[in-house]
Amino acid sequence: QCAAAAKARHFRWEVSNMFWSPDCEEKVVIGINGQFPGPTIRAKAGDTIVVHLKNGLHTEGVVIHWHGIRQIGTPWADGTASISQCAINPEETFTYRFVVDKPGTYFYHGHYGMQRAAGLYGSLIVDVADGEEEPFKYDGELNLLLSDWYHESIYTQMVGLSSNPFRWIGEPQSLLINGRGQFNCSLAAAHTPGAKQCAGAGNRHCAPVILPVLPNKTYRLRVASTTSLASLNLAVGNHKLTVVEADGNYVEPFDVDDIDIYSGDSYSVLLTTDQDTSANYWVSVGVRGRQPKTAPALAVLNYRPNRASRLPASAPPATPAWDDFARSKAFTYRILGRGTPPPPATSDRRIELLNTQNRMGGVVKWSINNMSMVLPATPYLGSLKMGLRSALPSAARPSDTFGRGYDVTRPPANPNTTVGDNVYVLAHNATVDVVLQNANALARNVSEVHPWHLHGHDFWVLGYGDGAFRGDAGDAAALNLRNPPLRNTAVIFPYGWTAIRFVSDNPGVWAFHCHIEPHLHMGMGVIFAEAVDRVGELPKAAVSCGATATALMAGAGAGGHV
Ligand SMILES: O=C1O[C@H]([C@@H](O)CO)C(O)=C1O
Repeated sequence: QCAAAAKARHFRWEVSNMFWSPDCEEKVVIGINGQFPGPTIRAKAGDTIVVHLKNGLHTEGVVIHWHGIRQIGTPWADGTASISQCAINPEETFTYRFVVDKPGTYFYHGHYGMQRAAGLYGSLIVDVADGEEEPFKYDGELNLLLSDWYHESIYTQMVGLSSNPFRWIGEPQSLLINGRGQFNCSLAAAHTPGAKQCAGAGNRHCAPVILPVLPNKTYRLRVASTTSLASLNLAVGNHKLTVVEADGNYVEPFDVDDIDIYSGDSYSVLLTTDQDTSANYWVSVGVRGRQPKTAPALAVLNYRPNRASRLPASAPPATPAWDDFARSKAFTYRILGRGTPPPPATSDRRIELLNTQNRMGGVVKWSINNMSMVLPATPYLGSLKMGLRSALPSAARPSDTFGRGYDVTRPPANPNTTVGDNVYVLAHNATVDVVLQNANALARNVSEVHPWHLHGHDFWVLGYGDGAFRGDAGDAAALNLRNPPLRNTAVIFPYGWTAIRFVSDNPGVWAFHCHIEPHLHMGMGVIFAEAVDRVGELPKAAVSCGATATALMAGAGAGGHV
């Protein structure tokens, strides 16, 4: 009966550059159908989403990744340029067709160059199938898609990242809630020394986000972060939050005053409007994990029938200290699975990935086991499926481990790196553990937060620890196999490690990378090539570039694994 109710939802989208003022300063953003952020997709679990995506950018390619959707059986629809498909050329249309199999809070975003940071993103919300129920109750819903915003174009940013001397992009100029922020003024100037009050009303792009609620109801806040760089913290003045969902999976509910949210994460939190009904309240989103040089983003929780323009009298909730990592860890460690299947008790393979900041020809890179990822002209899914080995950037397979003696507390002794394809070949239906090991960056006493996102899978987060992972004798024995959360993004804390487990049951070629946009651009990722011989016939449009195009013209089929 549920299967019968599932339906196909069709969308016609055109991506284009447009003038926009996300934080009141006019810049160019990448929008969809004239909107920024792009349109929200709303569907029911089991539905098929069909997006006919036309590239209306004048001179560059585009793709869209459906973040958190596993693409079971449709790896060519994952929307990763150079990995799962050829970028869509200007004026061309590519059709994404995939099933949203699991209810939850998701989003979509560009995955070509740094187009996500240029504003190519939107929400994707999947409701439970007809006849199913969520394991918690609520009266209404509010959706918050969080991002950060830079005044320099992504082209300037990318040139800086690949220049010698290196020019870092710095911290964002503003934080955006549903694509809206305020630069150089504050909605809460009375509580912000030196700030001038923003003109609040009107229909400007940067008008404040108003979240209308009725007293004494429970709301589900869906919160997702697609920031380029910033780790965030969200709080609602006077209100407690109950965390119930993370990355499209239910979690054991717990109450907090605020939540941390890293790029690539999504959460649902329940909020009950049980406060003084004569007031409105601030929703405040501030920076964590890096020096906060960006003012918090504010929105107004508007208790109806109060006027939306009545700004809360009190100060916005303060963001916790950016470097209070003990507090960040305490929040993250509380997230545990609820009703999700437990992981297999043992694993078949452990891949230990050390991330270091390195140098190559004077340019700063991020490397994994001393290899910095580069993306080839021919997307991996096509070249691996069609057996075109010469199209791979490197013949060398990366290592499953790094030297146990590596000192994670110091800058790398030898910071030189090489570029490689970082392709890990995974057997079908293997249980794979990955230990992400953080370390010191190039500068002394610096180790940064990195949220890692896996395509094609959810994974269990088995544990976190400080310092170097101690392997079978120590840390491996103490992992949580009982109720770990299922997620698609997991943070590694400075100088720490994070262990995840997944089953390679989804043939395809999947990116696994730091979700910080400039870090990915600097090579911070790997590729999992999973049982590629079991992938079905590739749509021609996904492989009509590079060596796969040449092979197709010579008469090869897109389905044959050589
Ligand atoms: O990748 C990065 O480079 C800079 C800094 O480490 C070097 O300038 C920074 O803050 C990053 O996150």
